[in-house]
Amino acid sequence: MAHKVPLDIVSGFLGAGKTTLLLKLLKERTTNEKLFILENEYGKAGIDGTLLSVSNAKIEEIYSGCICCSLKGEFTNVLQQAISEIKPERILIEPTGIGKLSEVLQIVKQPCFHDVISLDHVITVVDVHHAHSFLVNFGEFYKDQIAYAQTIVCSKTQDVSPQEIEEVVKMIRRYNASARITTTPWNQLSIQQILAKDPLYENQIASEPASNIRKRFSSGAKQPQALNHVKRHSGAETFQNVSWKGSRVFSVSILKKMLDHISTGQYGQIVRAKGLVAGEKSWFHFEYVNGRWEYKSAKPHTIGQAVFIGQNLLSEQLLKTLEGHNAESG
Ligand SMILES: Nc1nc2c(ncn2[C@@H]2O[C@H](COP(=O)(O)OP(=O)(O)OP(=O)(O)O)[C@@H](O)[C@H]2O)c(=O)[nH]1
Repeated sequence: MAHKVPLDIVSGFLGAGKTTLLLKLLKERTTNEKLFILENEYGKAGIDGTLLSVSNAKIEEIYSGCICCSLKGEFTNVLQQAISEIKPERILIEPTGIGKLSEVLQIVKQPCFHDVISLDHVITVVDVHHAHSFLVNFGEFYKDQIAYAQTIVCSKTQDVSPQEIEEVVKMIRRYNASARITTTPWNQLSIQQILAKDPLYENQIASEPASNIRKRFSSGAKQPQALNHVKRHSGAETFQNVSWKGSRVFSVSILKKMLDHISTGQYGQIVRAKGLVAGEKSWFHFEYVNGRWEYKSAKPHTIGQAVFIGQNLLSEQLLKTLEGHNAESG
């Protein structure tokens, strides 16, 4: 029988640290396996693919929707095509932050992939800064991503107290009793340590047939009470996105002002934003997650792009600011 291609899924809510984990994986990998990376962006801008492109892997991006719902067919086609044409030795999938891990698992467990793919790592990254707020506000997606993971990697644990981390671990355990959980800051661990499989944690997601994954939802037999209330609508019904492309040059103060205004809700409830924009001296890469933001210089790109995801977005106002057409945007 032909060799099956191992496939890893790196899931996690908006801004959890999926791309950062993938970058660590690419930087520290010790094999020369030919990789195929499938990036799924909910907005129209392929920012993560641009960031990952430093590596020598083939990267494909599917944007403007979620591979677990509206883009299910496209996801299946891209995967099939990559397997037959690129012949990768490993596949890495980063679903959007608002994707349901259970749905992604269902797709890769379709009969057409039985003889060609073997599920290797099913990872969910959990950002300890926002775990409780995301659980309360976006529980439907959040609990699903936790419940179906084999390995849960907590991110951003550097500046959080051990008590707070313990609370997050307790919360994770309510929805997933058997995943291996890592809470050590990533810079103290190698990617091999983060992804090591531990026989102590017997989460069977990889070998479980797709039909069981649906059953888990409908019967609720193996899952905690809260998961029985999962509704079947997609992230696209809950979240909106605004994407921007342009050549505007941002000064540091304008960029900071915009990020501050996002934090105070001036453009609606933005949960996640990221962008690569031209600056006066160098380009900027900015990241915003639920009130916390940072920016750093980036290498020049042909065009600036940014994406904003959230609820009740004031798109027109936001786009005007990005273009510099608002009095307050300089
Ligand atoms: N301090 C710290 N920051 C982190 C860590 N992991 C990720 N970040 C930061 O969190 C922000 C979001 O990280 P990403 O890796 O882009 O998150 P993502 O899950 O890919 O986000 P989406 O694009 O929404 O899917 C970036 O500013 C990262 O630098 C971590 O372990 N520690």
